[in-house]
Amino acid sequence: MLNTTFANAKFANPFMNASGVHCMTIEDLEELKASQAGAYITKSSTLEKREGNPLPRYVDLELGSINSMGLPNLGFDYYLDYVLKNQKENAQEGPIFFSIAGMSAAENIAMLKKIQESDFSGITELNLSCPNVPGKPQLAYDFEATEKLLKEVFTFFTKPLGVKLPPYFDLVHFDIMAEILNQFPLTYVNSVNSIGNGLFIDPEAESVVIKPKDGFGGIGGAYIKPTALANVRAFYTRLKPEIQIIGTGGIETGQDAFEHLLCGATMLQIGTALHKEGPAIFDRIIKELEEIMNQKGYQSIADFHGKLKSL
Ligand SMILES: O=C(O)c1[nH]c(=O)[nH]c(=O)c1I
Repeated sequence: MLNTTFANAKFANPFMNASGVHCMTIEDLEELKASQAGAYITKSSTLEKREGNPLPRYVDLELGSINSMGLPNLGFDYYLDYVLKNQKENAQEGPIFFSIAGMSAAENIAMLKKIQESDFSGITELNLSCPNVPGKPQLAYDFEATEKLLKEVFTFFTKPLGVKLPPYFDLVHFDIMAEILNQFPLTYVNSVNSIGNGLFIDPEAESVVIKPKDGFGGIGGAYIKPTALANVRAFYTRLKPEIQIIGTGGIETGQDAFEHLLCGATMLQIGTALHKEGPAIFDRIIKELEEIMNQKGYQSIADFHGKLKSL
């Protein structure tokens, strides 16, 4: 009922983790593999291992989350070794997603060259939207730099590649980004990353709640669903059909998932709610989405995918 075709591969369902949540270590990744998730993705890696920002750097909130992790990860080779071992041992499983987030265009190119030359046959997610490395602006908010990087990437990279984008808030920005992205043989666009540099305050302590960046951090969860849905819909209606959409942002229930699918998402990534509930969330959300589809008389996701009505 939830069978999903994405990047010319078959998945039992559209659900997966959002990069950064429950995917830092092999233990985390193995738990996701053992869960009901249809797919899973690694923590965005840099070439070298990184400690990330000082703690506390992640807080769950009533309506979502705030984080300024600072790109902590165990280094590119750790994740490449894992995905290569995994794809050898579990050939029958669907492809795994490998996320990278270089600290510079050169570092992104270096990692993508290693992936291109490796035996990795899964899907690569180029994260252009990490908001939490002090002094490093989000690449995807620089349209020229984004176009320049993608032009260089596609002079050598031939494996399935998607880009993880930050939220945009201006229709002209959707137009500009879509025009850039439509030039390239991208497999997908993943919208959205956290809304960068929000601020959550504890009025009792009269203080911020995370240590890095004077308390400024990426906002996720229910807070960002309207923005996430808008970005999914904006790119779905602007991108060439060969570029699929992954919907990320505010997915906590089957209804949230249904809304993202209606807007045009094909795969669905869960971050904040997965952090709060753990991998068991996939069992619950699959049942909730199936229940909604039964109530509406839909046999498959194709029956309503992208069919959001205007008034
Ligand atoms: O701070 C992080 O590690 C982080 N945090 C986010 O909210 N999104 C990202 O892409 C990343 I790379």
